[in-house]
Amino acid sequence: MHARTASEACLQNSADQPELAVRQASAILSAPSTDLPLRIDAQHCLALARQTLGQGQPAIQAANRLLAMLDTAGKEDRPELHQARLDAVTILARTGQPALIEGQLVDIVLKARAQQQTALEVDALTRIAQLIFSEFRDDRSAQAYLAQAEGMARAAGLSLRPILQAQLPIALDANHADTSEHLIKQLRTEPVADDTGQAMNWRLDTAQARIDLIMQDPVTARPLLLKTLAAQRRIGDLAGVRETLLALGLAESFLDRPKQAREYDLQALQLAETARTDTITALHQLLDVSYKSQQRADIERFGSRLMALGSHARRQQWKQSVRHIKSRLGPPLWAPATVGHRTQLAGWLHADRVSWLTRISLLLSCCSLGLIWYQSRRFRKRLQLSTIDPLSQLLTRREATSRIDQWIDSPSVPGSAGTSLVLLLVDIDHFKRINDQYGHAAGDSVLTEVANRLKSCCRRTDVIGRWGGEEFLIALPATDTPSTLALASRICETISQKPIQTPSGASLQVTVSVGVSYWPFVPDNRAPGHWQDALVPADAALYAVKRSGRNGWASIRATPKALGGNIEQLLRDPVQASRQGLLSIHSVHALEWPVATDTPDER
Ligand SMILES: Nc1nc2c(ncn2[C@@H]2O[C@H](COP(=O)(O)OP(=O)(O)OP(=O)(O)O)[C@@H](O)[C@H]2O)c(=O)[nH]1
Repeated sequence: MHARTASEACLQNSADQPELAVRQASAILSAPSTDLPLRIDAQHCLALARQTLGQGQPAIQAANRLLAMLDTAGKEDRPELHQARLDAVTILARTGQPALIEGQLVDIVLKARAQQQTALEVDALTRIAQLIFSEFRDDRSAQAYLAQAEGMARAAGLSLRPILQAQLPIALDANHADTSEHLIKQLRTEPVADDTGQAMNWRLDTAQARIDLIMQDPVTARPLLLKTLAAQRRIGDLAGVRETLLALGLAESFLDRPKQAREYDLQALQLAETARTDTITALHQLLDVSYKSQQRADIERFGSRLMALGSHARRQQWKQSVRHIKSRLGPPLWAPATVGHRTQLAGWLHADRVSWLTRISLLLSCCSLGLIWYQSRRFRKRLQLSTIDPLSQLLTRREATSRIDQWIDSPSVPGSAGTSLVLLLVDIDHFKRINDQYGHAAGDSVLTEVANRLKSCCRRTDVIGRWGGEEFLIALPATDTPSTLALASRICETISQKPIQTPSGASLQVTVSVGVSYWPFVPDNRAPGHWQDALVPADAALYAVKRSGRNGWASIRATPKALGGNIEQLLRDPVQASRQGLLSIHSVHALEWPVATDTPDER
């Protein structure tokens, strides 16, 4: 076969017949007289095929070699070379190197933009979004870039398939059943190449079953998932197998079969590790079942790995990179629209057909818009005073309450709590002593810094309010237990790890205690009561941490067994209730609960 034809065939085979593609690529690469462009194509094919085969390390090596070859190729401007660079960088960025996305992928977007290669720009934006989500879980930025890519793809008449495919895991992860359903429907109608159609249909079946799980219906989901898993194993779709194993793990966990859940999750983790991609989800699920089955060794094993992945340093590194990406690409969503409109407007203004009258009325409209903007800014400032606490710059108690009420009332608002909520009460330890020893100004600066550090631990969608003097409330929309506990422990760590400097130069070691509770307090309770009822157990948990040495967290939730029981009664003797399997309590401390006659004032 002619060398060029061979390399083209090899690239085509990399998705559906990866083993054959590896053999073809190796043959081309080992032929002594092959020229550089053909070697690049073959190396490109090799990297993609190894990735499809889930061979993480060899795929990374191939991608590195490909990048080196592309650098040697220099300024050659063939579209295939851009595509090859894009694939190489995507494979490498999966190894958790935000700098690669920030540098190389953003460069490709900017270059594509300058050369008006819309397809390439859309492709690169989609991959940036996918990586930001899978490696850093910043769903907001990811969604914004996907929306931008979607707008461009629609305008240029390009296929929406890759963008919809990237949107689906984000919607599923956020438990948005309607959006996921809509995406699956769209994806089923989008045209697809015959050879990848089969794998795609099975993946959509897995997504469909995930929706059943969101709707708390593991009984329907399980058989569908088992059928899908068998099919995916048959056709060798390893990424699909990984997704389905994770969904099966969830289903088994919902069915209260932690052993089977652990088995599926472990298999998924193994595949994720070999492919060097997205181990976070598998670890989350494993930690969750470990908590359920109270396997201490597992909790430590998976918890510490998850902590390392979500460590403060790693989060900061990603946050900084996403900030750089945004500053180089312009804010997502609006960037292309603004640029497009600006050029259109400039052209329109220069056109001779625009009369002076039109220009003057345009000017007047701009002036009135400016006036409206100025007035609304003043109004916003006044409104801010009643919604933002001036010292901590967090929401006031009233505003935090009203935002959470809104979440509950309008579950369709993106990022809203809908039907479940996590509440964290955070209280500064021995704050009175700080005031007494260093003065109120020092106390105030501690409050401000603690508030800043709390903000750095949370997402923008979370509600953080100053609940009382030195007490803060954090509310998270529908969040699973492992992530919640990881957040509680991150908060304690972030506050205590660095002393706080006061204006007078004192350096204070400050700690906090955190009480965590959930609403509905009893899972699946169809009459969950008011969300503020869940503050009572959160306060009890906080109180227990204070009694047990402070600087730590405790979380408390009723189990489904407690449905219909008297919660107040349970909270009077949490130790007994937990022994009876009616309360589920997690903590870093060996908790000391008050005896029933104690009053909270002893704190
Ligand atoms: N500087 C300053 N102090 C405040 C503010 N609001 C409340 N406080 C003080 O916060 C202190 C709270 O003390 P306590 O409730 O006894 O609790 P604590 O000393 O933190 O002890 P534990 O919570 O048991 O660890 C009181 O001395 C209040 O005067 C504020 O805005 N600024």
